[in-house]
Amino acid sequence: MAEIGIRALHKAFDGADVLKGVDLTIEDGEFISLVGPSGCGKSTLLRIIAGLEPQSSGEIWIDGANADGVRPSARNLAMVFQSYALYPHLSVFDNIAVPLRMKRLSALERMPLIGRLMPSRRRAERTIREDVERVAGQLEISPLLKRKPGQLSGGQRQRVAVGRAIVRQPRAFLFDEPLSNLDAKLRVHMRAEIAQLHRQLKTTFIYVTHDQAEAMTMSGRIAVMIGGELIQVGAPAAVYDDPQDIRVAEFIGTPKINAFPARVRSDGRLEALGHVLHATTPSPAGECRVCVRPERIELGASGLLSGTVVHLENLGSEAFVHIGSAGMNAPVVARVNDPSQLPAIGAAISYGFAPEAIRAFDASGKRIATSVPSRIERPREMAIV
Ligand SMILES: Nc1ncnc2c1ncn2[C@@H]1O[C@H](COP(=O)(O)OP(=O)(O)OP(=O)(O)O)[C@@H](O)[C@H]1O
Repeated sequence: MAEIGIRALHKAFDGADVLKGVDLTIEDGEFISLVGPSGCGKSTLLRIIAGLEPQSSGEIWIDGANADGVRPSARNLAMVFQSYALYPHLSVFDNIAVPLRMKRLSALERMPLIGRLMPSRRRAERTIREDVERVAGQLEISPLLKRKPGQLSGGQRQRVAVGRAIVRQPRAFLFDEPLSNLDAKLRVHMRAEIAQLHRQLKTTFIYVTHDQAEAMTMSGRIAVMIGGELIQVGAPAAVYDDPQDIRVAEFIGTPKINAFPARVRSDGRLEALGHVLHATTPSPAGECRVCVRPERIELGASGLLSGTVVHLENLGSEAFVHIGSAGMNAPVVARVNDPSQLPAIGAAISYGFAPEAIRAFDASGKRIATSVPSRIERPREMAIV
């Protein structure tokens, strides 16, 4: 078990800043995901925690001790990679046993011929066998122990890689995009397995992914990284519902949040696409963005905004209607819970949204407060009616 502290961490490669002052405390036993677009510095941060990469400045603390100068093996953190990093010539059993043999056998005991004759090696091998079999049972890969990695499916290989990490009983697990080589269905299955594993082990999990759905569904907290900075850290639902930066609002959630070009009027009212909204802000007058999640867009005759249906995505249990609207760079996306009620492509359509659904951001992308003036009577709960 480990609490991990990241303090004012900077990293530059060849003069290019990749991490620009990251501060984060990862609680003992928590499951946190570092999520962000490709190239934002997530893997670099994980490698620095593991001790595989030196930082340019700043500190890593593991269980209250500064990790500076502590070798990766002495940090006792287990890393699980996207590539699995299994030894192809070794059986599943031997792959899982590798870290235990490195730890429990002396160099002499590890020698193929002499080692085999040593009673101490035979004793150590017995405990190694017990540990490997226990972990294999836990991960339901016991029938695969004699196979080579080349004879396994992607999901099975991933489980072996996880097994090799678990067997060492590390203080924390560092996962670097471990599911990206798997097909979509298996990825969803493995998400549930990894979350279940965390509940079982109760060890600190740090999980790097560019897949926001993966981060949202598995972890207790997500840390959104963009351009080498931690932009927002919090429970998945809080980050989704209460994004503090438009980059977070746009990165988290599929389909993407709708962003309407808007402005704050001098009387504090918000205006989007030329329509005055039933929402006010204390922010100064000027350009802004009004964002609304697809599930909060309401289709219907009472909506004042209008457009044309340009695309439909029917997923069976729900559907998304894409609406081309004047003044918008991208179609507005609305979620429809009953796909039997879909409009036709090409149909003219009206839409709106409740003022409570608005998340507004100033010109620099920072969230601005909004409220719904009580004196305004709204016939329906729509911001635009
Ligand atoms: N050893 C290196 N030398 C030079 N530049 C590097 C090195 N490692 C990473 N970078 C650069 O640092 C930046 C961040 O890389 P990093 O792998 O941490 O990103 P990431 O967020 O994990 O991306 P991805 O999801 O694509 O893996 C990238 O621009 C990358 O090209």
